[in-house]
Amino acid sequence: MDAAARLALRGRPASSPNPSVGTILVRDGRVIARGWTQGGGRPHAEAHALSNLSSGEAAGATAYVTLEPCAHRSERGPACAELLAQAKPTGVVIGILDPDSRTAGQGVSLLEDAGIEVTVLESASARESLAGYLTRAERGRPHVTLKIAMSLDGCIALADGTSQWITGDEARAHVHSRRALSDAILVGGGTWRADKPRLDVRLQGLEHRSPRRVLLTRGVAPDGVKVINAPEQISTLDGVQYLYIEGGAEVSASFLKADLVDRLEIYRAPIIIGDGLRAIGDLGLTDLPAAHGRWAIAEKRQLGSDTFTAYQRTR
Ligand SMILES: NC(=O)c1ccc[n+]([C@@H]2O[C@H](COP(=O)([O-])OP(=O)(O)OC[C@H]3O[C@@H](n4cnc5c(N)ncnc54)[C@H](OP(=O)(O)O)[C@@H]3O)[C@@H](O)[C@H]2O)c1
Ligand SMILES: [Zn+2]
Repeated sequence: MDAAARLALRGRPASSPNPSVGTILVRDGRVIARGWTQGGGRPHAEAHALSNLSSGEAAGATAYVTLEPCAHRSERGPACAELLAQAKPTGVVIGILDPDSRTAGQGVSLLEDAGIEVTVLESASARESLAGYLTRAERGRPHVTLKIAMSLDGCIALADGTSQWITGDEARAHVHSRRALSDAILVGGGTWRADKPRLDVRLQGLEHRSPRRVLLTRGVAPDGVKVINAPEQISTLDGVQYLYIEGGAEVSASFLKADLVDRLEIYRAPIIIGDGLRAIGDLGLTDLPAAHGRWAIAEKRQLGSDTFTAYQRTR
């Protein structure tokens, strides 16, 4: 299931607004087919995987699917539960059930009615790979990652606002790869005016993956940029499952205060700034114990001389 969840990453964010799902079929200990949700959301992962097999080839196999196979036919394609029922693998192992009412449990029933053994894992890796889809379904808004590039002493700029560059080439390339996995990038009016950021993906071959740009401001929209006037308005960003926030300090504080951050991605450079711009503006925190236990480390790596640490919200 972990491998299927990693495979699902290939469909992100091109599958949007559909969830990016991964499927692996295994028979006699060997992978016989793999699939993931294709651009625009079709074909679905299961259909993609089965299209690599000839008729009857799935018999005796086990299909691992990160999300419950869909039970609803559409003009754009058949229901995956029906496709699997026809292909007749011995078993289907499901990462998580689909909260979409058109499937919710009905995908499982369709498979069981066809005599297929179904196992639902409630897998953490499947859940994580579907974070954007699930946050939309469960919280009615995109999944939010807040990225901060800071000095060892927690500053994102000099006192005069200079912030280019805090981190090195590897870390900045990593940021571009994270942008390429997002549907939209957001910055605040302060950063927009100070840095005139391009907010695009400048990695060879991935230029077309530049996400939509969103500005948080109490003012008006510059050309070609979507504006929201309050953090809560992210729920109105149609088709956005993954939102990537790139600061600055006031915007970070605004989203944290509104409890709208699901993942923190911190790049820390081995430099000391001293009296600079603190990474995060005032949060009005008075209860120190309450600040504990809210973030758990999800990922850690070295990028050149910088470190990258990702934290997941715990509640
Ligand atoms: N190292 C890094 O990772 C990094 C990343 C980004 C920026 N920076 C640096 O950070 C500095 C800018 O940070 P900053 O704190 O001054 O500005 P900022 O956070 O980028 O923007 C502040 C502005 O965002 C808007 N805003 C914030 N909260 C809002 C809310 N709740 N509702 C509506 N609008 C809201 C307002 O825009 P309006 O004024 O337009 O109404 C506000 O003035 C720059 O020096 C930049 O270079 C560093
Ligand atoms: Zn499907």
